[in-house]
Amino acid sequence: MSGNKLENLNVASQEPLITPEALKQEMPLSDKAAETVANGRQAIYDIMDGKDHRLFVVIGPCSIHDVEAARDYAQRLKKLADEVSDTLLIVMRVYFEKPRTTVGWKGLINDPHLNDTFDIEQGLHIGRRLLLDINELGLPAATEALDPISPQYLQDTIAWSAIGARTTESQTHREMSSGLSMAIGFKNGTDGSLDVAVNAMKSVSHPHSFLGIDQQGKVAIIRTKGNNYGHAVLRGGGGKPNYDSVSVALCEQALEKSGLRKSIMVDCSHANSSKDPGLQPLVMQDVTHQILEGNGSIQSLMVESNINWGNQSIPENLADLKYGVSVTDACIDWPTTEKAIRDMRSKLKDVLPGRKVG
Ligand SMILES: O=C[C@H](O)[C@H](O)COP(=O)(O)O
Ligand SMILES: C=C(OP(=O)(O)O)C(=O)O
Repeated sequence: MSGNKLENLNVASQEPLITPEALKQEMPLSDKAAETVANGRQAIYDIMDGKDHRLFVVIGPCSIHDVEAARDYAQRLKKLADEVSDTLLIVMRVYFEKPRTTVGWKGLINDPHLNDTFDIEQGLHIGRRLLLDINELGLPAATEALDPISPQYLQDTIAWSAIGARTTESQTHREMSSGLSMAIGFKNGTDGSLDVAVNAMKSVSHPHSFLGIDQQGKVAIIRTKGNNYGHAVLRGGGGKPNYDSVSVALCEQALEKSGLRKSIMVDCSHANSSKDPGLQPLVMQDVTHQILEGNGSIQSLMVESNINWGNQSIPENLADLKYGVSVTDACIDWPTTEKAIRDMRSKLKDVLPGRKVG
């Protein structure tokens, strides 16, 4: 039996894609955008190293499906970011890759037309254009690194990355993170287990060698140096939240026991709010209170916010999509976002400069 009868039996087709180098030549980073990325990354490093007293807040839509609405959101967020910048470093959630529990729309890169045509080439172009525009505004961007190849196309535009609850335990994602050029947050598992995030942080601080692609799209051995800016993200799980002071203290103990950086992000959404957006501001208030009471390990937050409240299913007729409403997890709306961020800033602005972290 010849070899070609034994492989690719479940593969329908394969199409070559633009190389990372060619995409970047078509859409280079401007000086202004590059400065936003570099400054955003450095500010996050400084916060994690205790050299910058602020908290960083990764905030924005659960996923981007409409780039015009995302630009509208980014402009609003930039104004708010400037207003609160003495206390909070605002980084926009620009999530293009969605990990699904089973199946569902997997994000703008995978299916930019939201109609199962999976025009990934177009998705990469649309995604990179939006990231360039957001950075041009002077607003740093955050994303989830889900696909192990896409960072070669987009990584130069990103100031902070997440590894999601469904992939924190994956060796592929740990290897990739060890070579990424920014701080990386590792979510606890969907069952609430913290061990997977702690083990991920241990793993990524080491060098790894693995299969990947280079800028010319050739298969390559990627040899990394290790990433010392991994941190834990508490997102709740197993039906329970874990943003409360006892869960945070248990996380601190686990990090300390493993000799890891005591830097925690609280994800106010997902299982910390039972996916009820109305609970996110309450989590923000609770975290603020913990910091006022002397917590020194919570250095960042994640919030799922959009122009309008809630979420919607992707309709058959895309003209029926409601403007500025998430097509994945439900989000808080813009007025609620402004209020929650301003409240947090006003409560913390005189406290953070004298805060002891670590
Ligand atoms: O953040 C988004 C979702 O929680 C994640 O992608 C899982 O979504 P699903 O359970 O609807 O597939
Ligand atoms: C998918 C996400 O979160 P989690 O991995 O915590 O479910 C997300 O932040 O979009």
